[in-house]
Amino acid sequence: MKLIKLNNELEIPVVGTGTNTYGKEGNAFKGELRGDTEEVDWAVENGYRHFDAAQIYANEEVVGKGLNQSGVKREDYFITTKLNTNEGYVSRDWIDAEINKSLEKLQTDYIDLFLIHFPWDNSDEIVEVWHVLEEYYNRGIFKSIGVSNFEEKHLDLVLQNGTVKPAVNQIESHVGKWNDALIDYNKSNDIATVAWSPLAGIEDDAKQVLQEIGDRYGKTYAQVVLRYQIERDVIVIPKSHNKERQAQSLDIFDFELTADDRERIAAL
Ligand SMILES: NC(=O)C1=CN([C@@H]2O[C@H](COP(=O)(O)OP(=O)(O)OC[C@H]3O[C@@H](n4cnc5c(N)ncnc54)[C@H](OP(=O)(O)O)[C@@H]3O)[C@@H](O)[C@H]2O)C=CC1
Repeated sequence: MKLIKLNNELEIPVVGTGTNTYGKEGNAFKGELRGDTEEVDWAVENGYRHFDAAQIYANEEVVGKGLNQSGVKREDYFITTKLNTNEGYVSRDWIDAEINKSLEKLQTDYIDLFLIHFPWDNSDEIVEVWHVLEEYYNRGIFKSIGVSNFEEKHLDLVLQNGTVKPAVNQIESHVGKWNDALIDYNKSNDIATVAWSPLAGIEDDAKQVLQEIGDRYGKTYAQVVLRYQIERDVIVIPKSHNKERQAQSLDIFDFELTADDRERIAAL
């Protein structure tokens, strides 16, 4: 597995598994929890060691249970989770309580990467929350901290007012919306990009081009897209409710795209 060094030297596996619907009825984002850990178990068996969780997915306990019973040592897997800021900022007590709940549900005493899930419309509050994350980082409870869905103006806020630089900005990036300008902005600030929904937005004509490229390497259209992202140092977190497809998304380390392939993919 290829690892990328974040700006604080912590290493993150360049392919992780998304988890937003794992362990849920009907594979639905808002589905009830089923109580089993099937998709997390497959991910561990398939070799995933990077798990992208979030409070808002309401299934951190599924991820925590699966990992805890997997037999893989804690230091051998990487967990991301995210503070649910969908409603903005509530209070300092609220943040502490939410963090404690995440630690408990994920059955761990530290988080490898902790993110602010969404920016909101109050700069002072965003900075205040960032300072709380810095505090947990300095105490070693978070091994790295970052943000998600932040645009340039939000990044500038934390870059200008924080003492710790965000290690990651997790943003939407896929065939339907590459988000190249923001990826470049992250890079120019030494912030790694994690692409969410990396397999979204692939219409039939794009699929055809990608599969044509994949055929030359014995790979699927999805593997070509993921390979394109990691070749430009974008970390990907695909998820699948199918064990074979989940395995395929990790099987992208034995081929290399040509400059011509990359140009065709970038133009999709
Ligand atoms: N920070 C944020 O705001 C957000 C973060 N995320 C994170 O990103 C993760 C991934 O995004 P998500 O929206 O779940 O979707 P993905 O882009 O990972 O996947 C989309 C669909 O592609 C299919 N798929 C997966 N692997 C393959 C494959 N190898 N070949 C063909 N098809 C495949 C899956 O269907 P099937 O199950 O049938 O295989 C899946 O439903 C989330 O789980 C979450 O952790 C997502 C959205 C927002």
